[in-house]
Amino acid sequence: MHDVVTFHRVSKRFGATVALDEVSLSVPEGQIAVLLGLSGSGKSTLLRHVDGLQRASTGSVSVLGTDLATASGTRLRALRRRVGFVFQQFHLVGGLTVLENVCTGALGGLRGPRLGLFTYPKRVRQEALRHLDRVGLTEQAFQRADTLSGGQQQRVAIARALLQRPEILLADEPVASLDPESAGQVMRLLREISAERNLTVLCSLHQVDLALSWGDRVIGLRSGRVVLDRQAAGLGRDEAMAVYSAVASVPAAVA
Ligand SMILES: Nc1ncnc2c1ncn2[C@@H]1O[C@H](COP(=O)(O)OP(=O)(O)OP(=O)(O)O)[C@@H](O)[C@H]1O
Repeated sequence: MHDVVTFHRVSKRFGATVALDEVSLSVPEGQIAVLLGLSGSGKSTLLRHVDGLQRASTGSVSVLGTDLATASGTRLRALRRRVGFVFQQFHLVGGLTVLENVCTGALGGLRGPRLGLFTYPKRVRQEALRHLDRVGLTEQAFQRADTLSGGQQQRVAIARALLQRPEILLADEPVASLDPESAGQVMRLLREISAERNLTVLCSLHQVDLALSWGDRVIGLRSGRVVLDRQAAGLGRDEAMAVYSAVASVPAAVA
């Protein structure tokens, strides 16, 4: 398995704030890497460096073979089409149908604006329906997106991201606004989709139990630093608590 994301001594400063501090890590193809950390630890900043939404102050980021520091605007746009993003707040258009929301995932590869479902090519609509089926929402396809529950809306957002045919999926606290049951369903879905497509997933979370249950690997961040980086499988309760301590309070100790 080759690495699809590599950070080498990446630091990011916003004025006096150090959001990322000498972060080095590599993520191999197909892995689910969970970024675990408290609010403000740098999780979102790290994710935004993967698709070039933010640029490192120092250090280098390479994604799918592209060095982001030297990539042209065209190259960066092409790269972004290969990287999907889902967010805590789903970012659906509430007044549009579920199916139309999914279709918007194809916009990066189409020319011109699309107003209305039937302005999308048939192949796009068919593919969108297949992804809706995969996330278990076929019956809701023609419902307004804002009539769905939070968990359902996040599944729509995942279907929309899949329409991009991403090689990497970034998920920024995808379950933070969901109840525990819906959170588990969304994390299970991400895991299944990753396995089916060999899709690499970088997912930020606050919850240790979800990180251990659904991640292949847990990367703990505190004050922009990687304070823990290890496989999730086989971690016992005591070790799980150590994971939590590492990101929450105890002085830095890289496992
Ligand atoms: N655009 C920005 N301008 C100034 N400071 C920023 C900016 N983006 C992030 N920061 C700061 O960088 C630090 C890391 O923020 P980041 O959003 O990456 O943390 P996080 O772990 O994702 O937090 P949360 O869990 O609350 O989303 C914080 O101190 C934040 O205030």
